[in-house]
Amino acid sequence: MRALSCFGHNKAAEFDHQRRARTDSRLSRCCACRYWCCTRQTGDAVRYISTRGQAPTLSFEEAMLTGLARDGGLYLPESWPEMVTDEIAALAGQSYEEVAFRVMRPFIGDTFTDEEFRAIIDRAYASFGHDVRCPVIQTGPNDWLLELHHGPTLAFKDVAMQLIGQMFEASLTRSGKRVTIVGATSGDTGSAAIEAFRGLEAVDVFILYPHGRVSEVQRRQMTTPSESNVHALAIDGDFDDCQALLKDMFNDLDFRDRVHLAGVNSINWARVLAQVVYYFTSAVALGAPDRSISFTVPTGNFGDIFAGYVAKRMGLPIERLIIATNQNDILHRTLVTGRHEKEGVTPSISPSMDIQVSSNFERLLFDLYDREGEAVTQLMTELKEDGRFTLSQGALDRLLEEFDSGRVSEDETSAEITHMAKATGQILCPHTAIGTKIAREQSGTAPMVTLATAHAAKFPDAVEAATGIRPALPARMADLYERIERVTRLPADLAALQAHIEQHR
Ligand SMILES: Cc1ncc(COP(=O)(O)O)c(C=O)c1O
Ligand SMILES: N[C@@H](CCOP(=O)(O)O)C(=O)O
Repeated sequence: MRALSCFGHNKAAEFDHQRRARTDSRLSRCCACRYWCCTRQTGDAVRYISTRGQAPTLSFEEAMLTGLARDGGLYLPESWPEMVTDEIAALAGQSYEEVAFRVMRPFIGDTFTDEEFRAIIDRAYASFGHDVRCPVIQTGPNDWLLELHHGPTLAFKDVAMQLIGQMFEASLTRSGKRVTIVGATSGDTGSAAIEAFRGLEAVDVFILYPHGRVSEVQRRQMTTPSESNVHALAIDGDFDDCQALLKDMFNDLDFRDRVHLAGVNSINWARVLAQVVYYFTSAVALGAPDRSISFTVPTGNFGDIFAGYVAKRMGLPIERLIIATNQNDILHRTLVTGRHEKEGVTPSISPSMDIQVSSNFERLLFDLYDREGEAVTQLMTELKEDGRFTLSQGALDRLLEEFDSGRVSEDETSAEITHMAKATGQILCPHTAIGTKIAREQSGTAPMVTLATAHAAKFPDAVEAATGIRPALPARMADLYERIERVTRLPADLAALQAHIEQHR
């Protein structure tokens, strides 16, 4: 790793780095561009700052255990560690675990020794059902699928959640602390969190999911674990309601401190960090850093694609990052119009992406607005109060430099599952199919990798309707439909939810 470069590297003609340099002693001229930027040196521990600029700066361990910042913002590194070309080239041929260690090490500071961190990574991925953990499969002359569903709950969330489970356990065992994890899910985060934390002594885990709006497999994955520290809560509302309740709980500082609240949604920086790794493994497998790679990412809460943006900031040659949405298309509309405007959430056959308030978009806004917490606070207040905000022309230009986007309707999703089954023999989940359709429509010269975010067997009804094939669950889950379900139904009401959590933790 070399001295860190600025977050606006080569991009930020509108940025006022010189003004910042007068007030921040860590800023001086960047070694690689003409702007003023952070010049923290190799070996310094990365510190974490809030997107709203008013919360304390934290270490990696503190940020991981804290979840949402106390000013309502999201934590992210004060600057992006950079990997030089030789370091990226040296990842070729390494195991997933080794790449994970090298990519994530600069972010974790002294939270774990190298030995501890390696052991944590090894334990996290031992449960994966594929030797290379996240394999890349060719589906066309220039088209690839990055399979992220070989973890225990068959969705990409396992990649980060298995690691976080191990990191929480190591940290809590060391400190002797106990935490209450509360998570909001549109289906996959919840099952992955429950799988990662079930039976852990130092943790109670409460998962809020929208009643009637997740697939039956997703629901059963959350409601059938019998461990007493697992609490599945069916909320009368949509995913946005669940996520808003979660953020309200974090913003109630008395409650938060009383129950030792922790979060494992992509609110938690560690979640995003763990997802950066597979951009490196897949890009290097396809020839990076000697050539650039493009990625299409089925997107809901903007965590997975933000991880791609981080990989790019770290130096991975990514040509294009394409946001793929279903009919709940707030992100696609934002790129087209410059207006970020909520509409109601419409249930779809890709339920995990039925989201209109994309939490991690706030992390991107922070960079788009020159890391000014005040500007982000203003936009997020507008979103909460008026349901919309409009990007400045400069922010929109930068957004369009970094991302492309597309939207896929319900009928098109179904037709794409059918098409991919016939053309390639791949039976895709609806979320992945949204990605492959947009990838095909927007492909350019660079190899195009679509993130395969879940296994088709999690969404058997949609897949059977499109292909006539009902994808089977793996043998270890074959009795899922016979297991006893345990769930509490609650209104989307903060007081009722807090009372329930206080009583059952
Ligand atoms: C299967 C699947 N695909 C895609 C997504 C979108 O990922 P993100 O929320 O990180 O944008 C999710 C969850 O959000 C998911 O569960
Ligand atoms: N699609 C997600 C929604 C929550 O996203 P997260 O990345 O913030 O945990 C889900 O499946 O729950």
